[in-house]
Amino acid sequence: MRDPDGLLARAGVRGNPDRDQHFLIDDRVLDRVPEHLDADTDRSHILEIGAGTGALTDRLLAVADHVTAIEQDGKLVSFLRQEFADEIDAGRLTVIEGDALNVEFPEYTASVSNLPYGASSEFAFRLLPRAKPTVLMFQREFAERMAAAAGTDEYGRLSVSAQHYADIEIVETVPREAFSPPPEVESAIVRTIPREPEYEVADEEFFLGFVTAVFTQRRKTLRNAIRNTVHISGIDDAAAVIDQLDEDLLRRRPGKLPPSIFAEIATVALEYGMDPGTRGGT
Ligand SMILES: C[S@@+](CC[C@H](N)C(=O)[O-])C[C@H]1O[C@@H](n2cnc3c(N)ncnc32)[C@H](O)[C@@H]1O
Repeated sequence: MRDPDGLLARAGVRGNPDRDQHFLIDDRVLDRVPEHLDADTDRSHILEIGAGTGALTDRLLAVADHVTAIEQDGKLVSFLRQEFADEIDAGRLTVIEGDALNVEFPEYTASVSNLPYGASSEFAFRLLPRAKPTVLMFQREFAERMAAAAGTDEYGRLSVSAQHYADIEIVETVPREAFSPPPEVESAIVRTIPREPEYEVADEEFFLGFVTAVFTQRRKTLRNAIRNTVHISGIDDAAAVIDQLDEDLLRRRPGKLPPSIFAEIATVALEYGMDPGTRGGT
């Protein structure tokens, strides 16, 4: 495997935190990242977002048939194309220069990435709806919110929306010193395994918008959270929705409710809370 310090030296770069550049330099962490993929994962085409100097790309090439690496920084892209010329010539690596929030993704089978933390949420929600397994590095606090269970302090909109698409598990926490330059906070590696949620929603966009709305009032009762957030949820008649719900449920706080309950309430809200003209959409 390529030595991460050697890659940094050959690339002649120093990570720029303003561009989300924190390069992984701990060999043991780098070697473990691909191993966090679930055993059943199809490794025929791995997508890497933010390839940097290619330390992780190198480990991915060892386990995948093909890797597509997207990198925004032109200098790093030139370096990757030179450093990995043999793998590119052999048709095993494609390097794409561009903003991974906008470039079209290839038909990949799994994504393994040490993501640019500045756009963690945008990247998570570009990847999760595609229903492919992922192993992704985030800031630890963000990872904990993604994986949190109902009733914990970390549980919120991010937990419900992410767990709508996949089982989410923190598989490793990573200290600041594993990176150059070290980020300000600890990191964590998250594994996501796509699956259908255990509940049904009639309108996914409305469900996710409803969850966003009520979690702006996570410490209020559900009754007040529904009432106070109609400008976000798009519910036309909050009173009609509240009328349909159990008194016990209305007294609970959003932070204590599992995703399946939000799905049930969103279904009630669509049926009873929308003017006929807007019913079925937000
Ligand atoms: C945290 S570093 C990880 C680098 C490398 N994968 C590693 O583990 O050492 C994130 C990388 O993403 C790149 N990057 C930042 N924003 C990006 C974007 N919007 N699209 C693609 N790459 C981006 C940065 O230039 C940087 O190389």
